[in-house]
Amino acid sequence: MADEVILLDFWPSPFGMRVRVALAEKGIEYEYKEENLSDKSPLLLKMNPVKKQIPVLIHNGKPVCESLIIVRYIDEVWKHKSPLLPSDAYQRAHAMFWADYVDKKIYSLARQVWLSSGEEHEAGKNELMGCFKLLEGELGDKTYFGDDTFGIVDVALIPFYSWFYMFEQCGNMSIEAECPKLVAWGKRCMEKESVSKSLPDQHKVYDLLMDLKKKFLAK
Ligand SMILES: N[C@@H](CCC(=O)N[C@@H](CSO)C(=O)NCC(=O)O)C(=O)O
Repeated sequence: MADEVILLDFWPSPFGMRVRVALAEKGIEYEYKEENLSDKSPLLLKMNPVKKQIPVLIHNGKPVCESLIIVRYIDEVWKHKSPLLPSDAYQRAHAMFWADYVDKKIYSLARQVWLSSGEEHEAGKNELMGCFKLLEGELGDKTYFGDDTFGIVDVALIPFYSWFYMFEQCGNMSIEAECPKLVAWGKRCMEKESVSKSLPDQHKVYDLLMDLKKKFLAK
């Protein structure tokens, strides 16, 4: 029986994008179900009762939650192509360190740049740029964070490339001026079909995030 794969997602979510990229890297066909996070579907509430968040991958009726856990699950189940984690234990640990760093730092700072103002905004913007500079140092002159292989660190971070225009507009900053190698990496990743078909246009993301900001601040 062919695998039934369903992805519960929300198009501007960097976490959902991670899973879209991983599924595309592996060439896995799946059913995409867009969630309205203001009116979550019974399926989402049933499949992720603890966090009630997207993304959720439903594989033959069984839910997998948390984007990086889903990416690792995809890599372990569909081993036939495009490994996302190194086979060497130490290299795998190194990759997971940086994927975890991205996971713990970037989104919370992204929200700070996106939604806050004044000193909190300035602090978020400066700390975010500091993280990008640290990541640029880790990348160095490699093609990808996984060296010649597009791997889990690349998958973890590339979704935020679609938020770069928002960062630059809200933060009044140039990521390219401060982190040219990171921006070049983003452009390189966007040349991969698995990435370009999974990430929305930066301006579309910006327009939606500005819309949502008005709603958040109006509450
Ligand atoms: N650690 C998780 C974060 C998912 C998440 O924040 N999902 C958001 C949408 S994207 O910002 C979400 O589902 N929010 C709805 C809610 O929190 O109620 C992961 O990596 O999958």
